Amino acid sequence: MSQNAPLLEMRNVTKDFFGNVVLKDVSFAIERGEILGLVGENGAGKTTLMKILFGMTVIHETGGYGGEILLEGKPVSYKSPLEALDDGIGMVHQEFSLLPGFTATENILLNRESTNYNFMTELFGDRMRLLDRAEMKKRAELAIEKVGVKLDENTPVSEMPVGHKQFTEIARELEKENVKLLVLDEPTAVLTESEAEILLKSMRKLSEEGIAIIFISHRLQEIIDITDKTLVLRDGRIIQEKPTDQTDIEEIAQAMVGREIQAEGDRAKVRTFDEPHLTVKNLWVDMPGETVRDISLEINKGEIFGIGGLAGQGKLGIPNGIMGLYPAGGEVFIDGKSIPLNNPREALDSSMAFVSEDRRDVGLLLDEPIDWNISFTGMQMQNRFLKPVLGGLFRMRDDKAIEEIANHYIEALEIKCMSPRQNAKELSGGNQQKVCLAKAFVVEPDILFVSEPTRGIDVGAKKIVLDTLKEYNRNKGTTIIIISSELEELRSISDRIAIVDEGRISGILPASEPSKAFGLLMLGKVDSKGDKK
Ligand SMILES: Nc1ncnc2c1ncn2[C@@H]1O[C@H](COP(=O)(O)OP(=O)(O)OP(=O)(O)O)[C@@H](O)[C@H]1O
Repeated sequence: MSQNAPLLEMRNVTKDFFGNVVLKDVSFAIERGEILGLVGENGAGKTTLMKILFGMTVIHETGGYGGEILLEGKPVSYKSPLEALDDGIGMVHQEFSLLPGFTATENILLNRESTNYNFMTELFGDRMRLLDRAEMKKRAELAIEKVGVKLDENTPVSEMPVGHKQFTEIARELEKENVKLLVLDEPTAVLTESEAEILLKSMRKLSEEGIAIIFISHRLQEIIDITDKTLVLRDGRIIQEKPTDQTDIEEIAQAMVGREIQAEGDRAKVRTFDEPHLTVKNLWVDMPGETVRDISLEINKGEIFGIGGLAGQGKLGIPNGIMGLYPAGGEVFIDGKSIPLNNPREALDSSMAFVSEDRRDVGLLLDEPIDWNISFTGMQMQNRFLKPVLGGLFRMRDDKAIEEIANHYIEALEIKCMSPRQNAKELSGGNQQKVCLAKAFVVEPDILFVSEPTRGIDVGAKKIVLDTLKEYNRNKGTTIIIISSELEELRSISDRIAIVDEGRISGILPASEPSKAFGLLMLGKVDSKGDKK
């Protein structure tokens, strides 16, 4: 170990997946206590670079990598993430790796539980040691405190809102002894702005304690606010490496996509509507971590209706309940006609579609190709992409039509892939999200629910997605209900926005109202008429 050497150095790292080169000659270093912002478009290679650092199986199974990694001046090449952990490198992945039935404490201390000595140990060895619950509780509390968040360590992960799962993952990494470097892959993508602020604060504290952090985020303001150095990857190459105080959002965004990006947030003109389309009365939904208690709403034909609120307050439960994915009660009407709840098929038959926030479990057939993912619901629900054979006696899959529709959306949404036949699981996170949107667009629903549509999507693609939704609404008259943690995103596209607080609507305002008015509603400080509670 050399004291003068950087904490971590990656030299000339190169990686290809079966001939498709995704990283070329990537070199950078990070010092103790430094926060490095790693940014790039969806599919630029950020996650792959981190997987190489960690020695993840997928890297070894796909032919390994080129280049060199040095930790404190010593060459390392981890065969598995466990070896990286032993060397004090922790990682919080984009997709959660918590055990749902276990509490926060159990997840944080998994495989590192405190045990008590007892006489059975003497006879039968270490396997007879008992868990020291009190000590475990103390350690978990301490780790949660380090993250700087209020979290009940006894709550099972399955009952937590998504933001709390994220905090639990981070606490788990911090509990490990000798953490020197923490890799956070889009940790704030699932958090609201105020929750993200808590996380950023604790990152600052960790860096002051000497822990280095590699921070991957598509929220460029966060990169500016928190990092010491910014590294921009484009198509697997480093395009820009600068101290963060010598760059700005525009320069980073341009370096990422290689062209000028228009400023975000050119607010849509707020329109008014008077034709009720979707009516929700006294809806309750039993979704873990997202309790919806009593929601009543009237959404108009052709409107873009935003739903916001802090994590766990119920905003995500609304579409999940209406679409029949979780037990629900109350009443839902489309054009005055009652729609049965707890029945996903009926929901789809009523011309509603849903792009879930949970793209891996609900949104995609991961082992199937892109074209099949995009066309499958249309084929199953609407007999599309089928052609008659034997004079109409049978219908067969129309592969040409499937390829055409897939190519159309690959182009329109700029889905980065090798071909429409590539499996969904091989796409980067943001590109998987775009496939989910394409899949919903194909069925041309009357009412489209989109939940966190730009989660994990880069700045350029974010604009494409929001513009596509807006255009779709304008051209087809589709009523769109968008649920998002990002208030500015809601304000840039919606006509009206409802804020959910403790499972109820705390107010509905035109999107043109100032952010502060929505902020107060989120905190439950005012009612819908603007009066203080
Ligand atoms: N197992 C795999 N097999 C084939 N190609 C892969 C595999 N994993 C990743 N890729 C490809 O490598 C490229 C880089 O993906 P990566 O996930 O590193 O991007 P990213 O920068 O992290 O994107 P995002 O911001 O969307 O998460 C993508 O083109 C992706 O399709």
